[in-house]
Amino acid sequence: MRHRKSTVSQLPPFLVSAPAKLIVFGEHAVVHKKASIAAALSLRSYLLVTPLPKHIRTITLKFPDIGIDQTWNIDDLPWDIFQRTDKKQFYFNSIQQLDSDLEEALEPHLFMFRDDKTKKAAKAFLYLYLSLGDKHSCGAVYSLRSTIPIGAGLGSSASVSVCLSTALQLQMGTLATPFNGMKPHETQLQLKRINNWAFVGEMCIHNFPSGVDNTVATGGKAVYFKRPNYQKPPQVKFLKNFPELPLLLVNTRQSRATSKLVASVSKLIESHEVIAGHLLDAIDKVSEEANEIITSEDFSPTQNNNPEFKRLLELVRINHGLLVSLGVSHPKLERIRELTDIYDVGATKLTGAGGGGCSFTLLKPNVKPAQMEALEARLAEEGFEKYETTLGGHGVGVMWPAVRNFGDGRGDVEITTELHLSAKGFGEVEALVGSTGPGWRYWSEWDPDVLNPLS
Ligand SMILES: Nc1ncnc2c1ncn2[C@@H]1O[C@H](COP(=O)(O)OP(=O)(O)O)[C@@H](O)[C@H]1O
Ligand SMILES: C[C@@](O)(CCOP(=O)(O)O)CC(=O)O
Repeated sequence: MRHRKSTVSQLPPFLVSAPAKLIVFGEHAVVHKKASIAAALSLRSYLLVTPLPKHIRTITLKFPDIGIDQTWNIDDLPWDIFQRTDKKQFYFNSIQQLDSDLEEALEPHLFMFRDDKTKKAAKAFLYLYLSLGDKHSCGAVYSLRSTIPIGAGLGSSASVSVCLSTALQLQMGTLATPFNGMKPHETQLQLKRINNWAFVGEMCIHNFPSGVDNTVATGGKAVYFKRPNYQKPPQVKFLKNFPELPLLLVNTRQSRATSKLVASVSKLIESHEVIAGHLLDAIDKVSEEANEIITSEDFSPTQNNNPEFKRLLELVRINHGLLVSLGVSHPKLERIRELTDIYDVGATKLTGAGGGGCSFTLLKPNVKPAQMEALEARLAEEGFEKYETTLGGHGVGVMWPAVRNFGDGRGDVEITTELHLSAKGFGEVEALVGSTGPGWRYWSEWDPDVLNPLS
């Protein structure tokens, strides 16, 4: 009897999305067990998963932002070692370090990638695909569009890692899409599993991440985050009443890689142990005090002459100075800081790994529109890019199936790989799949009252 090939996809195409983040206080120090505060941004990545008919045994990664268009035969992947009983990891495991044997087994499947950017993104995908799936996993096309600048300190890698972790766990059936009436405990457990595997993706891209970026990209809104012991889960407080801080976010357009800057700080700590230790302790104190201010009941970021807000401005300035001492600023970041001082709009610090990337300015309440306009014109003139974004939004979300009604008479439109890839620029990506439109469901925020999802 002839075997009839199935042409039916197991799952419908679906989309997942996760936000960028802004580290308000504590970058770098957080890698070295100190406190940090970070919030989700409204810039996001969108990963479309298009499952293939059962007889097509390939997976394809289309990451046009960094030029990846790569297909692998599922049956050629190193399943044997990933499935070996002494190596096998499960979706419910929380992994604190990559397995070097598994990393080595992936090498022959990554030879086509000539630079770190593409190789690490593809490695994160394969490491998660082989860990979470099995050799009978179905074929699919994974296409990614993002409105987050890459390598600019806004956590693009964490956002991608959260998308990969979520998409693969949904595909493997170990996560349910959020629904009305999902028990809070179940929601938190699912967020925890998404976050655990996103951390694995981050380790593939960053080498030594603290975990703050993926934690914010998973649960959204804002967190206080500290990891005093890498063998244990981090301390995370979810800042439910995080205020809408008035800020200016500016990109130097100077690209850099987080992994290199994190390594440079570790080197400085090795050669100036005591002094660098004091710098990190000082950053810890800054984050702790900022946390107290931000979470205090009478804090107001818009009230003129609010003494607590004045103190917060000073903490931003101090934190930047300490990061300069750690050697992670850049002349372009210093130029933005200088201009924001000249125009007297507030306090500026670098955000993320530094070495380029973005700065943010906490704006004083009494800044006049004309003052801002003059500054913004000057920044644009000097080649800097300003982002319109808001703080404290949603974490990871899903659109299942990837079908949208645009209200333009076309009825339900399926988001195909071709459509997803054809969107030009951030504006078209947002218009096509943006999280402000209909169809998205979120696992909601971390909820410390239900359980500490990271414990
Ligand atoms: N849109 C994207 N498509 C594919 N890979 C991405 C994308 N955004 C980020 N990445 C991955 O994350 C890396 C950037 O991470 P990193 O240097 O930590 O900067 P960031 O501060 O933006 O997180 C890229 O080199 C790439 O491997
Ligand atoms: C420098 C660091 O504190 C933040 C890095 O942020 P980003 O990758 O530059 O977005 C590293 C980390 O926390 O893993």
